[in-house]
Amino acid sequence: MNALNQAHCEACRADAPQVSDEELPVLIKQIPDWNIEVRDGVMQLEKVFLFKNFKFALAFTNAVGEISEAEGHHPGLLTEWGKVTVTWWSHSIKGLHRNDFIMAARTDEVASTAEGRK
Ligand SMILES: C[C@H](O)[C@H](O)[C@H]1CNC2=NC(N)=NC(=O)C2=N1
Repeated sequence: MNALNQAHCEACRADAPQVSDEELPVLIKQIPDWNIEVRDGVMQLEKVFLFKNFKFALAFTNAVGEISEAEGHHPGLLTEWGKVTVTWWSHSIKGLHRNDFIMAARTDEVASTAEGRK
């Protein structure tokens, strides 16, 4: 199976299974700096990226937006001065799908070449 950061999302079907209890630890190990949050019963992946100012934070936000549009799978993005909080979950299944781990890994790829990281 492809490494997460080389993989692509599958269509978000409402009847798709959430990541199982057995898969979760295997997948989270592949995106080590991401946190698991649960909000209103919905499990999510979240990570904060720091930048030197708002301009760099906004550029990173837009770069993540580009890969999201390309994959048809979209994050929560909170863009602040010097900081972007990225949150991935699958709205259609109100939880985590392998797509979310793929996109977290792809987000790290975008961050690895983003300008103005702190
Ligand atoms: C119609 C459209 O493709 C769907 O609503 C997509 C859009 N992007 C999405 N993004 C996320 N994170 N979860 C979804 O269920 C989802 N569904």
